Amino acid sequence: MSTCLFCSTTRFSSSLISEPNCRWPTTTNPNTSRPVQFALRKHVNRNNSRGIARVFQEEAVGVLFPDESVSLREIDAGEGRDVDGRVGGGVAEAVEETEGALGLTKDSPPPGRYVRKREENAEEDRFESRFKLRNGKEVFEEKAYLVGIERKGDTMDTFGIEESLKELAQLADTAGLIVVGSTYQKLATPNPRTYIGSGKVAEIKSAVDAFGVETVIFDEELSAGLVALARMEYQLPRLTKMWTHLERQAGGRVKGMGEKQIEVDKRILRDQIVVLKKELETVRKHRKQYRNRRVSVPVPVVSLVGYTNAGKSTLLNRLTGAKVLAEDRLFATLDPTTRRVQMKNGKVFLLTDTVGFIQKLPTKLVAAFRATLEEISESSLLVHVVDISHPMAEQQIDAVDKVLLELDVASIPKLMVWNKVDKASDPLRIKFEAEKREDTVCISALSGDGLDEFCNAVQEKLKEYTENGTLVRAFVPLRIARLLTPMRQLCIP
Ligand SMILES: Nc1nc2c(ncn2[C@@H]2O[C@H](COP(=O)(O)OP(=O)(O)OP(=O)(O)O)[C@@H](O)[C@H]2O)c(=O)[nH]1
Ligand SMILES: [Mg+2]
Repeated sequence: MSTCLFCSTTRFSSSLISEPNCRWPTTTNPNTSRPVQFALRKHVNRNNSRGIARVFQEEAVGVLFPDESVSLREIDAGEGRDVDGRVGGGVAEAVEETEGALGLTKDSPPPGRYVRKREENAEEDRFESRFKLRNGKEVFEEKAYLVGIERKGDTMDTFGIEESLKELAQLADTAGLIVVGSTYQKLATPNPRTYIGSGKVAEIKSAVDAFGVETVIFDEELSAGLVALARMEYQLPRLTKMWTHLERQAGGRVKGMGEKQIEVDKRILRDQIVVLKKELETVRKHRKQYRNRRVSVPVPVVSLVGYTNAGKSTLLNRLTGAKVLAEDRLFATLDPTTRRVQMKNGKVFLLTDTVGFIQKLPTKLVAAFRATLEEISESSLLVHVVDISHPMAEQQIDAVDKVLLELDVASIPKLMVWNKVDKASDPLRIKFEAEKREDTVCISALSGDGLDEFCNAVQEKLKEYTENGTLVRAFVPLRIARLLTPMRQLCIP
């Protein structure tokens, strides 16, 4: 039996079907034998709403996914018409020739099936390969385009625009995005409607079209109104298009179905936000209960703070044998973790690893980090971990100090730790520099170099804390003398 592939859809005109992306022949020859009609399959991952949006976009340019498992039914040649009445039996000839060339017999399975199956599998593989693991979570890899903005005369921003964009690219990578390009603009005054100038908007639009960009990221905290406006302007026509087929399937009788679906989509988004907020609140409550329990056993708490990727988790792991995820990626840590550290002299303290800071930390994100921030504000000592090998180390220190200032934790003693000294171009000079400074220790969390000095410095600083606030005089009766050992462990003499 020869096979004819006939695209039948109520959604596309034949001009769409013959787009180069349509992967089957479209020449017509009505003299060939019976056509087979197949239904179109939406190639979607049901767990991924983005996937759905992507598919509908693709359909709009005529990328169709045949699926014989959905419907592969033989129909009469006369049936082979699309909605416009065109005969769609013509591709049989091309397929027949292929069969002849392959020497297939009447009973052989039609090669079209194999081709389609292979294409389907390849497409599925391509789609699946876009899911990447980030921080133990699977994220859908999207194409992103970055836009940097430098406000003329802005002296507050110590990071250069290119450095800032480089960091943004790392952040995008953490979020699972592939950066396909970037641009920047120096602005005297922002455009109230589009923020950047109209020429830049046009440039970004061309890049979006050329690279098939799915997400544009601004290296700025855009006002909520501006973002909402841009998103709605972008999504609304697409959302409407996405759902108009329902109206057509209903014979145009159900008016406004598209609009109803937009409402549904919005509600789903709102529900997702509510769920996320609840999860964050649970983390906060859990940490609070944990802190309350801790207060009843007053072990000093030392919090590791610092710029993202400075090596905080590596230090915690090194000192406590914990297995907190530490990797060369921004925001590897998202929840605070506390472990007990026993020093060589038997003294103990609790060490908390926190979420890293970053320049331009958006205020909304700060709210999401509340668990970390509350943890910091209730610490006995803050250890500021710095990646001293980083070319922007000084700017990163400033950025962290700025956040700490906002947190109003000036009264908590601080210890500065210059980490990754092994990676620095001149480690000896760095160590020499650190020695000259007060409250600064040089370490390599990776190799363990300087960790004894670090623990001694922590102990010294904790004395400061004890002297400042919680000096306790206690008379211990002989009958509970067994408590002296744990008390000595907890107290700084
Ligand atoms: N060479 C060298 N690399 C280090 C050192 N300490 C940490 N690193 C590396 O730096 C990268 C980041 O380390 P993390 O411990 O995840 O950094 P972090 O401060 O916890 O980062 P966030 O959780 O993202 O804030 C990892 O690849 C570590 O292996 C060090 O002393 N020397
Ligand atoms: Mg970390």
